[in-house]
Amino acid sequence: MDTPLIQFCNVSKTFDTKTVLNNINLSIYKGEITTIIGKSGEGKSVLLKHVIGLLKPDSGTILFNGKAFTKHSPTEQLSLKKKLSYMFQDSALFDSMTVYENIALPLQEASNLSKSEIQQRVEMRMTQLDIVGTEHQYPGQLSGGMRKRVALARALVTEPEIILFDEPTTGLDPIRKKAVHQMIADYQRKLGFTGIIVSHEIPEIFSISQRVALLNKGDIIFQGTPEQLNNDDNPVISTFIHGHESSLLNID
Ligand SMILES: Nc1ncnc2c1ncn2[C@@H]1O[C@H](COP(=O)(O)OP(=O)(O)OP(=O)(O)O)[C@@H](O)[C@H]1O
Repeated sequence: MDTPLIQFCNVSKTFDTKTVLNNINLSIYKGEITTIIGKSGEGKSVLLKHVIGLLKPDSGTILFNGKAFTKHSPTEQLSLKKKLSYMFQDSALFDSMTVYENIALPLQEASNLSKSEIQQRVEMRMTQLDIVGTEHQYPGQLSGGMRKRVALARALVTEPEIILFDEPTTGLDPIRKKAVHQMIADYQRKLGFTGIIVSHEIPEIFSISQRVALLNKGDIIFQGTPEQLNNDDNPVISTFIHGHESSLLNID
């Protein structure tokens, strides 16, 4: 197999006395969507934050194209940073900026596009995410689901090569959930970006994931395709997967 685009090698992270990541190894391959699943509070967001450098491991290394980030030349580091985009769980929009300004910001900061080209790109994303009409509103005036879609539009607007999504559909209604999954899958087919998605949407998220990793008690206890996950006979895995399915059935 190719060298992973991103690779966690024996990464550990402890907060006070709580070990969240315990010597984990995880490979993310170029052009694939890898979904991280696991119970609440297991450390999925902590794992994503290590990819973007918001958190540093206590021990272990995270490799990009086979090399630790700091071992890349300054030009390579800058280029890697430019390729990466992320959408936080709480959306992290700027409250003092309008929806339009929030979505346009990454393009204004990182591209040489003209004002009208930026407008065109922003409008396209707003249409795809069904938020046209909110341009002049502020995040505080929107529902949680709408804020989520604004954050998604902002994460996609630069057409990045690596995108991290922390629970992109939590809080959305079922129709919009499906639409967001569909949009991520369509966009990935079109541009072939590498995605890491943290999600509780089991089993729906599997239809747009090439690989799945299950984080359990500080360890990645499974990584492989959704089919391999379904066929795995580890009782911890099947209890987790089927527990999710039955809780979905209860909700419906
Ligand atoms: N900066 C931090 N300082 C101290 N503890 C932290 C910090 N960030 C995360 N934690 C702790 O690490 C653990 C894992 O948190 P994390 O948000 O990664 O879980 P998660 O798997 O993403 O959960 P959920 O599915 O509910 O979003 C939690 O106990 C959390 O309180």
